Amino acid sequence: MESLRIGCFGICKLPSNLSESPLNSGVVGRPCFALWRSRRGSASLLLRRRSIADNNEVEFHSVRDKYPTEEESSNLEDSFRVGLQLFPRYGEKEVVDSEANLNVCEKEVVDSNANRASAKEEETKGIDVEEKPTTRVTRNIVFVTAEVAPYSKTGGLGDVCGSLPVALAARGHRVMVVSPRYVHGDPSDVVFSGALDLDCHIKIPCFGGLQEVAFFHEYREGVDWVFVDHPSYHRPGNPYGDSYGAFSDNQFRFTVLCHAACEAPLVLLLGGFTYGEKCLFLVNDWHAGLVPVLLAAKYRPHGVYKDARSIIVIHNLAHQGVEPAETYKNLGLPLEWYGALEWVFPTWARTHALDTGEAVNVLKGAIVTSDRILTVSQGYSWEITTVEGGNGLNGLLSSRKSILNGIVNGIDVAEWNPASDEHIPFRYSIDDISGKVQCKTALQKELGLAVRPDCPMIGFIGRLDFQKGVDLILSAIPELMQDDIQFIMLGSGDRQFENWMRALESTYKDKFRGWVGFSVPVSHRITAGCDILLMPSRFEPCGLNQLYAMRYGTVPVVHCTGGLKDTVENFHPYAEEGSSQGTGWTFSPLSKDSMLAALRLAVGTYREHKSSWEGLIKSGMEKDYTWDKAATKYEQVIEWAFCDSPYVQ
Ligand SMILES: Nc1ncnc2c1ncn2[C@@H]1O[C@H](COP(=O)(O)OP(=O)(O)O[C@H]2O[C@H](CO)[C@@H](O)[C@H](O)[C@H]2O)[C@@H](O)[C@H]1O
Ligand SMILES: OC[C@H]1O[C@H](O[C@H]2[C@H](O)[C@@H](O)[C@@H](O[C@H]3[C@H](O)[C@@H](O)[C@@H](O)O[C@@H]3CO)O[C@@H]2CO)[C@H](O)[C@@H](O)[C@@H]1O
Repeated sequence: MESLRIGCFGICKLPSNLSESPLNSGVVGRPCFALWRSRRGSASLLLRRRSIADNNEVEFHSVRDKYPTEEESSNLEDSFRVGLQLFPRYGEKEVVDSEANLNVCEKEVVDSNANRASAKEEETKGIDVEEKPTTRVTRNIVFVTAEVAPYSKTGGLGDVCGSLPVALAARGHRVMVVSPRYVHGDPSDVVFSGALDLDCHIKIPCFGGLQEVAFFHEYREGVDWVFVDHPSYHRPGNPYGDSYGAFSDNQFRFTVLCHAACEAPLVLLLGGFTYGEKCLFLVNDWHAGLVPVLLAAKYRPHGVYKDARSIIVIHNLAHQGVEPAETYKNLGLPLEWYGALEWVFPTWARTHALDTGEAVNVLKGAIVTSDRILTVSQGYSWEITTVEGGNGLNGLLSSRKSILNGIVNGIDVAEWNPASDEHIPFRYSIDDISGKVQCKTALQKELGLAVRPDCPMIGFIGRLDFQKGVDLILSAIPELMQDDIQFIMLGSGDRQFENWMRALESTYKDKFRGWVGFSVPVSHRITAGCDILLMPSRFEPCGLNQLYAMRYGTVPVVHCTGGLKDTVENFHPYAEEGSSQGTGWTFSPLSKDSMLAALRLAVGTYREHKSSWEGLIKSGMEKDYTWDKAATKYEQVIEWAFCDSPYVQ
C-alpha cells in the first residue's frame, strides 16, 4: 500500500489492489486538493499517486471506476478513502445528501463542496450552512445549441438551454450560449431585437469553401447570448424544417454552427474580454456534436484548447445527425478523423443489395470524443446503454458508462408559477388553490365544452411524434369517450396525428378538443385548467410537462419510463402517515389497456377520494423543481471533466 501526504490534510493510504483505469487516468488541476475523509463520510474519488509537484499540487491517476466491493470496503482503513475537494481548509461538515441520481461517492462531493465553501463565512453569521450553498470554482462555460428559448424553441431543448445557463451564471460562472440567429422575415423576428451585431466576421472552412458568419450578442440575466448569423438561418419554418419536412441542408447549417461556436471563445470580446481557451463546452444533441470532435481534431494538434473540456448532453438519442459517408469531406475535419464519425448500418437496415450501409453519425462522434456524457435523467442514462433504448449507440455508451451521468432538468419556476402566471385567468398557490377550478371552468368556456367544475378534465401537450405515444391516445379515445370526462389535446407535428385530432374533435364534439398548433399561452391554460395530464411517451429522456403539471396541481399519469419514472412518484392510497403518498400514476407496460386502467384509477380517485386527491395535488406542488438544484449537479460534472486530462489529447 502506498501512502501520501497531501497538503494540510494528512496521510492518505491507498489500496494497492486497485488498478488504474486508462479511461479515467488524469491529472488533478491546480485548484484541487485531496482531502482525507473519515469512514463515516464516504469517498468521492479513489486516487493513486503519480507525482507530487509541491506541497499543494499533487498529480494523481484516478481509479474512479474501481470502487472496492462492500467487503473490501469494510476492511479498508479510514484513510483509504480520498475525496477530491476543490476548497481546502474550511471546517468539515457532515454531508446531508438528497441527490438520488449520482452514485454515492460522487454525490457527496456536490454537497460537501457547497457546504464547505460557505462554511467559513456562514459560521460567523450563525446561519445553517446547508441552506446557503455557494460556488467557489467558477468556470467559463460555453453552451452550444440549435434552439434556445425565448429566441427559438420547438420543444424541451429550447427550454433547457434558455434556463440552465441563467442558473449557472447566477452561481458565479461566466456563461455564453451560442445558437443560430434564425430570422424569418416576419414580426416574430422581434425576439432578436436586443441582440446587436458584434461586427466580428469570420470565415469557416467547410463544405468546399469558406463560409462567412457574423456574431450577434445580447447580455441578459447574466448570460452572453451569442447568435451566429448566416444566410442559411434566414428562412421561414422552425430550426429544423418547415411544413415540407426537415431542411435538406441541416448538416451544413449545424456544421457551421459548431465551427463558429469553437471560434467564439477565441475571437469575441464580450465585456472587454474573450472567454479564452480554458473553457467548458456544454454541447447539446447532435446539432452541436461536432464541437468535441473539432477540439480534438482541428484545435489541439495546434496547441489550442488543450485546457478546454467538453460535455455532450443528450436530450434525445432518437436524433443523431446521420448522413451519407461521402458528406464527411464537407465537415472541415482532417481525413484521418473519419473513424470518429464512421457509422455502418447493420445489414437489415440497408435499403438495397449494393448499399454498404456506410454513413457518418455526428452524435457518435461526440460520444467518442467528449470528456463526459450527460443525459437529462438518471433513468434515461441507463436506458440508452440498453439495446432497447440505445438507438444503436448502446454499445458505445456502455463502454463509456464510467463518465455517463443523468441529471433531471429543472423548470423555469418564474415562467411556470400558478401564483403569477400571466397566461392564466385566475392565479392560485398551494395555500389557496381555489383559483384552479376557476381556471378549469374558464378553459371549458374557451374551448366550447360544457362548463362543469366537477367533470374530470384530462390534458395532453406535446410534439405530435411517435416518441410521445400520441397513437396510443388516439386509439384509446373511443373507449375513453364512454366515460364522463373531457379531453383536450394541444400539439403539432406529424400531419397524420394532426388530422386524427381534428377528426376526433368533430366526432366527439361534447367531450374532445384537438388544438392543432404551437401556443405557449394555451399550454399554460391547459396545464392550469386540467385535473390530469397524460404522457404515454414511448421513451422520455426527461420530460418537462409533467414537472409543469405537478407545479400547477395537475396530476400526471405517465408511462413508467426514463425521466417520467424518475420524477413522478406512483400514488399509494394506503401510504403510512409521514411517507410519501405519491404525486401521480406511472403505468407499465405501454399498452392501451394499462394506460386506460391508470387513467380510470386517477378519475376514480378524483371523484371518490377527495382528500387523497388534495394530497396528490399538494405533494406535486411542494416539489423543488428549480434549475438551481440541477445547476449544482452540472457544476459537479463540470469539475469531474476538469479532473481528468482531455479524453482525446
Ligand atoms: N404545441 C405546443 N404548444 C406549446 N408548447 C408546446 C407544444 N408542444 C410542446 N410544447 C412545449 O415544448 C416543451 C416540450 O418539452 P419536453 O421535455 O416534453 O419534450 P421534447 O421531446 O421536446 O424535448 C427533449 O428534450 C427535453 C429537454 O431535455 C427533454 O425533457 C425531453 O424528454 C426530450 O424529449 C414543453 O415546454 C412543452 O410545453
Ligand atoms: O425539441 C424537440 C426535439 O428537437 C430536436 O429534434 C430535432 C432534430 O434534431 C432535427 O434533426 C429534426 O429531426 C428530423 C430528423 O433529423 C429527420 O431525420 C426526420 O426524422 O425528421 C425529424 C423531424 O423534423 O427535427 C427535430 C425536431 O422535430 C432535438 O434534437 C430533440 O432533442 C428534441 O426532442
